[in-house]
Amino acid sequence: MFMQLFPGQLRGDARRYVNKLVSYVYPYVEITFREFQVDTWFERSEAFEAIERYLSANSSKMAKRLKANVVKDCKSVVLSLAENEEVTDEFNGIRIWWTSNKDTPEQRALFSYRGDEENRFYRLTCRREHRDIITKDYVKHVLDEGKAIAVRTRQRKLYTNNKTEKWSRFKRTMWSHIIFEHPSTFDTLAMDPKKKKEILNDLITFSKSKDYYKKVGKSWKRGYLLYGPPGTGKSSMIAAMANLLDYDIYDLELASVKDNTDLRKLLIDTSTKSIIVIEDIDCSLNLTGQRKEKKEEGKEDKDPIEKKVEEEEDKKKKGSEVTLSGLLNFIDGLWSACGSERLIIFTTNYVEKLDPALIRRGRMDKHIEMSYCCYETFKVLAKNYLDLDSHELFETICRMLGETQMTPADVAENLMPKSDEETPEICLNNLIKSLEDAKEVARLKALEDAKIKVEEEAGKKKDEDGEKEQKIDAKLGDEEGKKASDAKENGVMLA
Ligand SMILES: Nc1ncnc2c1ncn2[C@@H]1O[C@H](COP(=O)(O)OP(=O)(O)OP(=O)(O)O)[C@@H](O)[C@H]1O
Ligand SMILES: [Mg+2]
Repeated sequence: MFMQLFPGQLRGDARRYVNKLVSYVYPYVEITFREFQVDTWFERSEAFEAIERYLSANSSKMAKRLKANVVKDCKSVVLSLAENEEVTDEFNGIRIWWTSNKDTPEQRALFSYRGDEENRFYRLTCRREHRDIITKDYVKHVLDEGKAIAVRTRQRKLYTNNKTEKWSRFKRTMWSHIIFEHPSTFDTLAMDPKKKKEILNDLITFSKSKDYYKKVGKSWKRGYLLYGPPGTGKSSMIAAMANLLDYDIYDLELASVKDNTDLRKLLIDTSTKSIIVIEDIDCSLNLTGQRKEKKEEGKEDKDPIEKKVEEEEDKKKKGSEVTLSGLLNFIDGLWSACGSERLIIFTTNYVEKLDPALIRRGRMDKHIEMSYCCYETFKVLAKNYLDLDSHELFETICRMLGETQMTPADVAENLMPKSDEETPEICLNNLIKSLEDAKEVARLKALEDAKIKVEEEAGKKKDEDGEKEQKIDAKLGDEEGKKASDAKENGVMLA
């Protein structure tokens, strides 16, 4: 009716006067808390989240229409108000009304930069005379309570980024998540106890150093580089770190990120108290590509097969245009300072392949080598898998581990009983047998390598000798030629 009565620009004026008139007689005050605010349109409003939790916990019993938000193992349901639902609350004898709603398309265009994306809000209504107490005390009470509930009911999540093309225009679906339930802890992680203690201390100190980071002017984040052969516990360590500090994990698949801008958006959309992981960073992208190209300029005589393989690889990686500089900025550029209490972890099997800029201190502050199983590592695995602190076979195993390289993953597999009949002793013997086999394989390989080397060297020597002989022949030929021509000249002279 309003629209029909006041067409065009008159509508704005009319609305203003009607609002004024209503405010004289309307005895209530309304406060709106939007999910996304105009000035922080990337970030979900913390107040909105806190209110959502507060209302779910306190007032959802009264509401008739609810939304089920999270269902964990089909056991527990977290409820929140459905759209247009109203509930009441009481504070120091004052009655407060809460409604839940979302912007209409018309309002969205006016109030949000987020275009078509839905912007929900909670609206608080109270009587005008209670305005002060509500804005000062009640709102604070709701926000504090909401945050406390979040801490109590927090379920850690494991996120992965969606392919950029699949980001919906209507919903924020940059990251998908599941509940994080990895059982790895620092107790079950097998590694040198001294090294483990050092990492533990580093992590705990980091998590308590909010003020220190502020004092030294650094954003509150820390980079870890985990490197070592496959199966040495890099992923297990990340899970143990998340379990220790109670952080979420964002497992970032770089190949699915279109370009540097999207990488930045993903970063902004991560929460605090989180670990951002890029696994196998050396395979994720051709991050050293730009520098290599420079070095190889003018090198035209490349093997054609090698060239083709490289082209194929490049084609595969073309899905993403993220560059090394984009990634460096992601780690410690200006944008990386938004949000805090974050660990950034890279894992790789080939640390030497990485660009030095990527892993310099300040970006990757701590470099942790995960290596083959040593005796200390074995002892932790024996305790975990067989509940053994000592055994007469330990000595043999200790000696053999010194002679052979075996990953903790392989040792663990050998220690695991495969049936009820397998006693700890049988498992230890299995391990000794595997170690013997591995030693024999390594010996044969070393022999083979040595043989190849000798053959190569012999071939090289043969080539060199051949070249030498050719040179001598050529020299002799030259000298004889010269002698002949000298003799000829002499003959001519004598004649
Ligand atoms: N140090 C370790 N402590 C305890 N368990 C380990 C350790 N290393 C490996 N394992 C066992 O081996 C399995 C593989 O380990 P994990 O996935 O952590 O290796 P990784 O280093 O991440 O390997 P990749 O480089 O292939 O990703 C795990 O399930 C774990 O049970
Ligand atoms: Mg791994």
